[in-house]
Amino acid sequence: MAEIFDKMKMEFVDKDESVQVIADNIRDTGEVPEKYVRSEIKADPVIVDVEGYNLPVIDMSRLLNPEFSEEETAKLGSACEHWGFFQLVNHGLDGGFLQQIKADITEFFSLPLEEKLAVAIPPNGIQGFGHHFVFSKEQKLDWVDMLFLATRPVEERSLAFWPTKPSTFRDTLDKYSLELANVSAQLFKFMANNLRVNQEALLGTFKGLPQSMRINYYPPCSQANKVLGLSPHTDGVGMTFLLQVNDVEGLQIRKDDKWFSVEAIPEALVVNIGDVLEILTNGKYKSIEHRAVINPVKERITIATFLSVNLGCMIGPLQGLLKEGEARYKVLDSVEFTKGYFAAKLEGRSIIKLTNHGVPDEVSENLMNDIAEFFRQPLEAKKAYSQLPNNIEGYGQAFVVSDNQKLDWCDRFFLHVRPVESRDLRFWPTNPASFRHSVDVYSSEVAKLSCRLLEFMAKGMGAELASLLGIFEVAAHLRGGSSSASQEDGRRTSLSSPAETAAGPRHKQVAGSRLLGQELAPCRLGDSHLHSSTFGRSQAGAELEQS
Ligand SMILES: O=C(O)CCC(=O)C(=O)O
Ligand SMILES: [Fe+2]
Repeated sequence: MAEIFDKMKMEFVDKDESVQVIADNIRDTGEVPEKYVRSEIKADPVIVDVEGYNLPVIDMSRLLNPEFSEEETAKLGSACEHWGFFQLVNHGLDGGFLQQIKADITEFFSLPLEEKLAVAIPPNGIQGFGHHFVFSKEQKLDWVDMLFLATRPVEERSLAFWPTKPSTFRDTLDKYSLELANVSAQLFKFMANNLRVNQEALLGTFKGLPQSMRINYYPPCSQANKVLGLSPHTDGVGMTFLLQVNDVEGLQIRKDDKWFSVEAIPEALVVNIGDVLEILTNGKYKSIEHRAVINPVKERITIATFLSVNLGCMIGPLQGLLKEGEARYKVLDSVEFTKGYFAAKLEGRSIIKLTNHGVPDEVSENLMNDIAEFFRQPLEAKKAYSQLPNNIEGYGQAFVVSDNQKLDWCDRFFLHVRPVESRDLRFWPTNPASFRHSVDVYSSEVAKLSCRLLEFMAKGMGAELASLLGIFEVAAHLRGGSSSASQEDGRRTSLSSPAETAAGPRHKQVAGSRLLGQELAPCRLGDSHLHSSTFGRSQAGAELEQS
């Protein structure tokens, strides 16, 4: 494991800055430095203790007991498929020993900063104590101090980064590392049984059980709702074991587009599937996005133990699992894979924030104003555009298919906007008077933008532009062709190249102007695509014609 890090030269900025020290300094004022303030967290809904949202609990003693093993293995498989996370209990780690490791780690973080800096991350290094994953002064930072160590194979440890204070630290960590290697080897066997693949095939990728640990210290913050302990990310490894050192909760996982808080069960290990296992299982097991939030008054400490791939191994879907469908992931060399993961640092998954995208502010603002005005009208006026039976378009509660269903706290308005021929004007409000025009203009701007983005994506993936456009039938959409395929239909296709999203990541800020600065021919659009616009030629249409 250490070897792989040596191959990755990485320079972190401000790596000696300690969040713990900042937290102490701002205790009275509560003024969080701007680079730690995260505006995005407010917008994210969180589920806490809602019925039906219980992280599965897997009992290792039942897995090992022939009488219950089959049943518990099925439960394990289901947890890996549907949650990507589970709580592991009766894992065999002795309660007294867990107390010891928790005490040692807590003691290390309570040392004065100078003493912790004895094991600081060196220039160009990745192991040690400090601020990890900081690549630029402009970057938003996580509210956490970390100690990162390669722990297995044993002969590759860099002991220089292993604290000697408290004096028991090294021995305790060594023992913990061995215990978890054993637990992971056992779990792999049960996973292989569940997947019906050869155990050797699965274990081969993790030969020698390469392992590293990230010990996270999250200081309390009175402005806890403004900071994030750990940005949304997936783990670029096989599997992760999280031990919550104190009973302060903070781990959240993304489920059904909401953040779900994970309970801190004393002595349980929270296990999650990493990107590598998702790829090996061809997507059957899920690597789920997660993040850590901060407690306003209490510190939180966790040890994440990562089980990584064996160096020199290729990462791709296991042959035994390809019978049912095609490979959904590319095969990658493990060094390239890990490099890609670290280089992309801890960022959210699959979401790209596009700035400088070229959609004029005025166009978005007009649309938002018109929509707000529409919703402000009395119910009777809005009902003139209500959904009709068996029709998804119009105003109303969307996606209600049964009387017993839990409902979203939201009224919706759904319209087919492209191809232009698919528009059903019965559902297009005439009040406010500019509504239809605003939707039309915005829709053509977004169509133009999607077309350009697909070009860049095709280039990035080395895919044929025509085949990519074909999947989304972009040409038809933009020309106003007769296809009824909607963009939603094409959303999940194998061309999304999950291997790349898994290895790399996630939630990047991309400036549209940067993309456009590359040498790519502008999107070729049909001549007459907006001539047939229901509302006559829009301004955007005129612009498109010139391109
Ligand atoms: O500390 C936590 O709750 C999460 C840690 C984690 O996700 C990680 O270290 O990768
Ligand atoms: Fe993680």
